[in-house]
Amino acid sequence: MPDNSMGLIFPTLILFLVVVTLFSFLQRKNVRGPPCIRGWIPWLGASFEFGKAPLEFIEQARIKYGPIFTVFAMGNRMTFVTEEEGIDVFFKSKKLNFELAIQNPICHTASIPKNIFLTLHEKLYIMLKGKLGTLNLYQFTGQLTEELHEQLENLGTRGTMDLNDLIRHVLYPVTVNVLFNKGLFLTNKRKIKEFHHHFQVFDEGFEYGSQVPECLLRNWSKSKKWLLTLFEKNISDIKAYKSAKGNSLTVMQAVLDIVEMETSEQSSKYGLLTLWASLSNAAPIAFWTLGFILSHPDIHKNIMQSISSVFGTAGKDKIKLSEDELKKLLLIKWCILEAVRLRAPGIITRKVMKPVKILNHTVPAGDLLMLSPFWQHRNPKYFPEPELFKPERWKKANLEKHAFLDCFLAFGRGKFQCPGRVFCIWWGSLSQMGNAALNINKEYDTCWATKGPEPSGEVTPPCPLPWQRLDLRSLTIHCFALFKKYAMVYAFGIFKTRNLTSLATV
Ligand code: HEM
Repeated sequence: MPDNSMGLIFPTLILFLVVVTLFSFLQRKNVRGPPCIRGWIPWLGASFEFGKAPLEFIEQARIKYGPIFTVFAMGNRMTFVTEEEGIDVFFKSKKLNFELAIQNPICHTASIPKNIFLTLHEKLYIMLKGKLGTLNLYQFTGQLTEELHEQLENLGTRGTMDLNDLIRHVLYPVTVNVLFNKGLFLTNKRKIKEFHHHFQVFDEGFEYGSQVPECLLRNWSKSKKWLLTLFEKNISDIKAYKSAKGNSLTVMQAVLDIVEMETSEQSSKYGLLTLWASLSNAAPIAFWTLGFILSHPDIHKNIMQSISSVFGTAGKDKIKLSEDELKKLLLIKWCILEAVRLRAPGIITRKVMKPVKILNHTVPAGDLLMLSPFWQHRNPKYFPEPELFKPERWKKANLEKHAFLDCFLAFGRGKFQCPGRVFCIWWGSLSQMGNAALNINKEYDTCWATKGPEPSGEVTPPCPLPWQRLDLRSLTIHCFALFKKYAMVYAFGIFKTRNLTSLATV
């Protein structure tokens, strides 16, 4: 008997080992991670190649490695998903986390401690979503219109000589006066110039600031401190401000209410973050909307016609437009959305908390999962002739119900979708004012433009504009005068203050 049992042990052991090996082999096959681009330098990995032109890098990697691949750079694993299945997982999986993905960049750029950020984030998000949502935005309309008018008056008739500057000079103060409080934006010319300078440096260096230690970014750090000091000096005024609407808090007052329940030391930092979130995307989009419309004379003409059809016979005083009239201006909204599609954020991200299966690969916990709205918007299956500016493709979207087109991801999706998206589309209407103004210049095919802001992700797309500077000064002045006249009307499509029949024929 003992001999027999000894005889069985060996084959059982061998069988056991074979099964274990087979099982682990199959398991390993199952947990096969995506192909990884590591570069050859330890820790730095593919940083240099990736950092040079991230969006071009992503596209080349997709062609070479397939729909899902990992890039190892600066000690981080970033796994990119480029197909439908990945998109679904990206926005829906409970194994992914938005807050943990952005906590480091936020903590670096605004110096907010991680624990505070995590405690406050969801509360702040819910508040912002409500404050900037469709229902509330109608309350802003009057104020936005007045602010806009005032800023245009302040600029005088000389304009800014530069389209990008013009948009900044109008958008920045209007945003600050509406979301924070009236009068917070500086009035002294020198200070305004300083504000523009520091915000621009802060915004342009944001991506570096989110990763590189601040001590290595001298100018960026200086601008950040300047902006933080501006907020520090004004926090008590922001809190004391009473809006014309009586009880309603401004967006910034509501932010402070939540932040100061936890701590009063972080107020100015949250001020800076709110400012950055509201301006950093909206201004370039306003610019590009105008740019695209200008380079498509037929679209430009249609817009002008639809505007005349709505405002053509109206009188001089403020007139509330009917729903039906507003619908006739749908083309403007389509143009804004089409510009957002073509100039969408380069990358959005989530942290992988538990291994997650996408296509035939398992993405390990700890990876950053990345998705590129910029490239998704160039998928011909969803957007035929994707590189073309075709506002009419938005006809299919149910915009009344605030539904975008399939695969339109510029504002993210799901739980933490951009809370400023409706606000942004309204802001985009601003660019339409400039467009209307330019209508007056019959020779605009040889008209002005300056180099526009590039989309995030450092790819330089083919520029849609005829970048010529012919008689820049007189054109800008001319455009500006009209821009001013149209401001009230185009801004939010609700009131009008002038007789547009006469404007249309200027
Ligand atoms: C064209 C203009 C804009 C674009 C393309 C844009 C895009 C985005 C994207 C992609 C996100 C991240 C969503 C995600 O990862 O799923 C985001 C977040 C955010 N956006 Fe926007 N945005 C725009 C305008 C605005 C405006 C005007 C505001 C404020 C008035 C704003 C406020 C925010 C805030 C506060 C967040 C962070 C949300 C959170 O922490 O959960 N955005 N935006």
